[in-house]
Amino acid sequence: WHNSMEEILKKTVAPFPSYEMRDKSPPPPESNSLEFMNFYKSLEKDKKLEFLEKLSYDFGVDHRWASDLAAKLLDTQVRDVATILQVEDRLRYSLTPRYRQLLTHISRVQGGVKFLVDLRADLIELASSKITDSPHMRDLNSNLKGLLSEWFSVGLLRLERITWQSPCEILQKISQYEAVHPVRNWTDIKRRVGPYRRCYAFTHASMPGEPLVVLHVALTEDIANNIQGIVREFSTLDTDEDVNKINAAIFYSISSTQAGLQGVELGNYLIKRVVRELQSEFPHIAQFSSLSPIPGFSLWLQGALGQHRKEGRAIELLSEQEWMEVEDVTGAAPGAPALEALRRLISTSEWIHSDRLIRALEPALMRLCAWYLYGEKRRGYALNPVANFHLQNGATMWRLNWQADTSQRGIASSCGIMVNYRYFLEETSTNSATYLQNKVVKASEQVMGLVSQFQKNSKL
Ligand SMILES: CC(C)(COP(=O)(O)OP(=O)(O)O)[C@@H](O)C(=O)NCCC(N)=O
Repeated sequence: WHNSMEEILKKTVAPFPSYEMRDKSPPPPESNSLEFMNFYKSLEKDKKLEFLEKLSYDFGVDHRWASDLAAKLLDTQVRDVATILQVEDRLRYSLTPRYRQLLTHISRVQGGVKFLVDLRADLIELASSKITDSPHMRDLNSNLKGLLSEWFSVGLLRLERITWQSPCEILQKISQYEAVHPVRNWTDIKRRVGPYRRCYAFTHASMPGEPLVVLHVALTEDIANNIQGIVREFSTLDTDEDVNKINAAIFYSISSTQAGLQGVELGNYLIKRVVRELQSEFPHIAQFSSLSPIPGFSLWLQGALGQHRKEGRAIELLSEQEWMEVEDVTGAAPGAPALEALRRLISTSEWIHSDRLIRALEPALMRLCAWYLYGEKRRGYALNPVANFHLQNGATMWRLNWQADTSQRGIASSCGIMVNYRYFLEETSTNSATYLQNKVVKASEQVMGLVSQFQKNSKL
């Protein structure tokens, strides 16, 4: 088995042409690429790991060759510029991993690009499950990501609007891929593409019929503060759109469908492309915003409460007054820690059945959520992945909305709170650069107000 891997690799990974022959050697027969693809597809997961490690290690850069040329380049520092450029070009060529030629050959056969997207998905999965951390595998991944980023650049993508007239197989895929607000039945999907709604996807010629990333938009009078009004409302499906009732475009769900295209930023490009599309259809639309979930807030809150468990209550998180309300409503005896009672209420979502608790907890949960989104970081960037995504795109953390998602899932995952990331079109590129370079989060006065209330209480 071992040697059959070696054989396949030796046979299908074309030898690296010499520098002089680099543009003169014909590509290997397509059958080589097809044989490589079929062999790889036949492997089990653990064999794929072994195979990819071999490919990345034995068919990467010829380090000896590269270092000889690097030394030579140092010698030429005193030579004329033409010689220096010549040696630099040789060095550059020697730093191309041998398998890179294989990847470009595979991309040219039928189904080759899709094969490479799926192969990168395997690489990402292997890396994230810490099964391997070899530098050669990381090199293979970044080389492949580089190629995919070129092949899937915006100019080569096609924007498709999905409507009720789209082919069933596309509507079926859109429903299946919807990762944010699951589509339950035909009525759901019909509403998603009906009046006051738009659904767009990017497709690529190399993967026909495959939506790569899907964006769902609601056209509303003003910026939405509740998701049920968008995904559950029984808006009569056969009304025509009244343009005068459309002043805002709300992105309420976005999902990428190809794990192997992670890091290629398709979602960001799709949002920007759809904004342009909507501006040409509705020139007067001036408000573009997401209505986003806050996955992870409830868990984070449980952790924060847990840290103060021993004190029985945490006045950094809730004020005296708020704790007393909790004690009052839960009947927690003054001695017994109201904190435990609150933790249980949050983890069972019980609190949502008491209007008094909803009113009593709103200020506290809103300022805790503002801090979770704005203050909690991972390597300097927003801890919450959805916040990080929109902030990378240059959006502004614009408004927290209480009782925005009253579904079971919404209450359980983020205490029912949702957030609008607002796209101020003339600011997105500056905001994106400031966020990515200086890790500065652009937030509105409402959000900053809630954050400073939190900081006053907790002196964080
Ligand atoms: C939010 C999404 C679409 C961003 O994708 P994309 O713009 O391609 O970012 P990246 O994967 O290139 O970093 C993607 O991360 C996704 O599908 N997330 C799960 C569903 C969601 N919206 O959180």
